[in-house]
Amino acid sequence: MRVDVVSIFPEYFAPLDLSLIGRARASGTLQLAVHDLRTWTHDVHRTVDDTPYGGGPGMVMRPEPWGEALEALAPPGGNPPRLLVPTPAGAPFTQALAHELAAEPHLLFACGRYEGIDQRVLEHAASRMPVTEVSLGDYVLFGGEVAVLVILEAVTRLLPGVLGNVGSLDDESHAHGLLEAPMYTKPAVWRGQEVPTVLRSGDHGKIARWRRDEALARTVARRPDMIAALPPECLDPRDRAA
Ligand SMILES: COC(=O)c1ccnc(N)c1
Repeated sequence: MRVDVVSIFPEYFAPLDLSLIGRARASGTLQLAVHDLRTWTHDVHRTVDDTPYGGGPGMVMRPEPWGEALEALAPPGGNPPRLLVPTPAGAPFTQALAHELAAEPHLLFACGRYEGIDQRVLEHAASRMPVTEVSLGDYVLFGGEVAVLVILEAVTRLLPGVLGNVGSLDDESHAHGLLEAPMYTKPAVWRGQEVPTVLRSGDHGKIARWRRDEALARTVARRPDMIAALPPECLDPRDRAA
């Protein structure tokens, strides 16, 4: 997967050289390039923002540098990347979207700052490539850079060969519409608290049932919205009778 990121703070992405993402880059699974938006400015002050039409506080990112940057990184005529724009006004970023993005050959991230990017940039880009405005949740950040780090980590870990133990993707939170069950390791008793005996029984059927029940209970308690979204067949017949 090729990933291009455009930001006025390219140094924000130094952490991507670390750990699993660093290995994914070294192995060639992930080809990542970070670009400074100011590369596409031409004035002495390398200006990227200006005051908003209609008034109001703050500044808006100018369309010209963005237009040139997106054309340089997604040249007309080539296979267009998918443009991702992190913004509080975006569609929710979910594990399902992470899986969708992990299947894309080329992602292009535009990191907005200030009050955002002139909307015409996204409208013009949408005439040449798929554009997804995406939100991490109902809160506001200084810029899109942190959101790109989160999205890239969620997507990269789904790429083939990145996670050593692929099985760990199977039962994690949101993998099957539920939150994951609690996990334990040695010692069997810690500060007087014992690991649930079923987990030490060796009965894999009982263990699987216990974990599913715990996942269901957690999801009901913490994320009732996820229960409402569950297809009925996900609920065991015994649960449906309840
Ligand atoms: C500037 O970007 C944001 O403030 C942002 C991006 C993605 N998700 C959010 N909840 C906020």
